Amino acid sequence: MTGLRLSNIGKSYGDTRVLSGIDLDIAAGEFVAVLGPSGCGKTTLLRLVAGFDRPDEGSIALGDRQVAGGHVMVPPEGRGIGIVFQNYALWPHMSVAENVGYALKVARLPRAECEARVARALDTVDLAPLAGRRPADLSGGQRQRVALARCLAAGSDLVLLDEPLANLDVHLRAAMEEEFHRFHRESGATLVYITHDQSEAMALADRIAVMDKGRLLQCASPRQLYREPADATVAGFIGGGLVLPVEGLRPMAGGLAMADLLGTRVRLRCHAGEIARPLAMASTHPADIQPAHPGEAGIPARVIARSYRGGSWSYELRPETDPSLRLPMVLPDAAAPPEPGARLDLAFRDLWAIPLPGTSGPGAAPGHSSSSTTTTHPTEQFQCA
Ligand SMILES: Nc1ncnc2c1ncn2[C@@H]1O[C@H](COP(=O)(O)OP(=O)(O)OP(=O)(O)O)[C@@H](O)[C@H]1O
Repeated sequence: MTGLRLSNIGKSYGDTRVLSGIDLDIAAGEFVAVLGPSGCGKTTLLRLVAGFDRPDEGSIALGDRQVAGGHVMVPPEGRGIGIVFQNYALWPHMSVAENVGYALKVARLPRAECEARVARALDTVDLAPLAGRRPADLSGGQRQRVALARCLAAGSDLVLLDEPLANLDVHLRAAMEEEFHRFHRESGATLVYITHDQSEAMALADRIAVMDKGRLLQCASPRQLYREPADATVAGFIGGGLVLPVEGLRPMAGGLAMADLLGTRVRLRCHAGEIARPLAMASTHPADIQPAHPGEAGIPARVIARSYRGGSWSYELRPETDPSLRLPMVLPDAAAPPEPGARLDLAFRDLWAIPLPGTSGPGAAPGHSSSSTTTTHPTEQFQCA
């Protein structure tokens, strides 16, 4: 199996800087999603890894073999990488089996070996009964599986997937997520999955590399991105996160800190190297905001609006100490939910002190930096399909 290492990758098109200082290590057999908004450089990164383009700076290694950087530039056909495109790129005049075996035939492998590899690949993606069909007679999901089988048959143990579900309808997308899990489990291949759909990345990947404006902001497990974002951009992007200013951050033992949030003393989680500072940013999520228990100190707020979401109520709240701010809250279904205009004391059940740039904990991209200090919802920047 082959891992992938990108070291300090930079790329410009003319005067446009598209990628800067990308460092990313993907272990053999890992499933990594590259996630970011349109235009952040995901496809450019994939093109550099595939060998369709060369980096201006840095190097790329597959396993222990350098394939790009300096004077080295191994062409795509010499990299042994499988690629699954959005549009499947299947030959319409060939059967499923012929499509899957085409590269093997061109490589002049003995016929018996070609047939055995094609049969094995079709078995893995559960398409053996459809081996004789033409692509036109397949569903979108089945075509996608033919494209996966083609990578398997070619023996690619690193497969790049470029928004492979973008052309499928919502129901099929959910079913295909399970197919990708199965493909990963059964092939053992290293998968790099490009997407701008956060829920897809969360559902599929071992780790997600979050990109923005040509930079890698953080590469970590879905849960770590959600619970311990490395900066305000990641915090606002993942899971509809909120980024709020806190004052007087003071780390204590056990990965915890104290600070003032909207005039109330609160407890936060923080990374091991956190330092005392007068101002900091904290991240939280709507599900972590709840009415305080009786007797518990809370942040006073008014209900501005509420809507029933089927099984839960969604609220918009205005803290009394900062009337310009709006806080979302989600509460379970209740017969007598708080009305607009009602006053509540709020408790934040989970808060994370966003680390200072360059000091974040494990999983942070080396050289990572951010100057974002937004206090509102930066989520709108990242519209999912
Ligand atoms: N050949 C090129 N010449 C000039 N600019 C380019 C070229 N290819 C890409 N770009 C620019 O580089 C930036 C990154 O593009 P890229 O296609 O890598 O982004 P992306 O994250 O894959 O976007 P999307 O999700 O919309 O496909 C964009 O601003 C794009 O306009």
